[in-house]
Amino acid sequence: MEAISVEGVAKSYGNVRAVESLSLRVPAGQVVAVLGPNGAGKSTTVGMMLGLIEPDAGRVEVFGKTPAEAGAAGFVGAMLQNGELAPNLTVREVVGFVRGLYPDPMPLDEVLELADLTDLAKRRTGRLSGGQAQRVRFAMAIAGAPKVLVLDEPTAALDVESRRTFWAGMRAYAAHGRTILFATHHLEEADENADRVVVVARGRIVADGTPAEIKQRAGGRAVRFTLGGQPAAGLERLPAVTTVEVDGDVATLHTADPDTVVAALYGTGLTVRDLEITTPALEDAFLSLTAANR
Ligand SMILES: Nc1ncnc2c1ncn2[C@@H]1O[C@H](COP(=O)(O)OP(=O)(O)OP(=O)(O)O)[C@@H](O)[C@H]1O
Repeated sequence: MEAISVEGVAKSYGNVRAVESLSLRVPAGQVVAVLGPNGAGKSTTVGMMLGLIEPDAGRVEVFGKTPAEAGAAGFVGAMLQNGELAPNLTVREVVGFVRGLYPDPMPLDEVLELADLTDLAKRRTGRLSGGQAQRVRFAMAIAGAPKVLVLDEPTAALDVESRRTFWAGMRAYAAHGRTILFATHHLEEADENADRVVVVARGRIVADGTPAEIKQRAGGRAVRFTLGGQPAAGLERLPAVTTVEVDGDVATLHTADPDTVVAALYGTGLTVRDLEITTPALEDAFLSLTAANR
């Protein structure tokens, strides 16, 4: 069963085309990162999935229902970029209140535990740090035990330690077969926490695959070694080599097929020292994917 189905949605603000004919199907149980630079259209897409923004064209379904129906049925939990917390209520009261709105919520203590709020349960929300408040927003999003969780840049403004805690809670929630879609421009977060990465640029999907596939699609690999004074001439003619860079005494051969390159390299009679095969970081992959669609 498809958890989220987005078919050809588009949204413009005046003459700004925020989202252009975007389609995406998310099977139940998948954790999807929607990755893109600022202004790519991530928040607008998330808003349409939640029924908060009406698309100009196309349609969105969540477990076969409109976003509004799915929300009313308690299927969807959301964590948006902003969201006021009632400052005079305690963490337990706020999360308990939201929990009470859902037909079949999670036990309150379990919610607080997953969001790492057990020790802060009696604290008024007005007295929380930014990171702690963000954890309360996460608790509110999961309190109703929704089948689908939609998070818009959930770790914006969190420090490294708070991020780690947050993602541990998210993964624990996902482990029960729930569907999660989160928007981010943190590449490493997409890599570490998602089964699938959908790269969005200028309102369109420019790549869609596992983190490993995205990396591979964007630039292949590099075979690097130390020349030790030997000439680099002719390396560009080896099989499977696309380009060669020589920096000082280090040669870098770019390729989609490092095994063939390494075998050919040993056939040249060169002395190959400090051999290294590298995969581009997700960051490089992401930059080259979004730049290619400019
Ligand atoms: N309410 C609005 N009115 C006018 N333009 C808007 C509005 N909301 C978004 N936009 C524009 O639509 C485009 C997409 O914005 P959106 O917020 O969806 O991108 P995003 O990928 O979420 O960006 P960020 O990572 O900065 O949050 C941007 O050019 C933005 O300026």
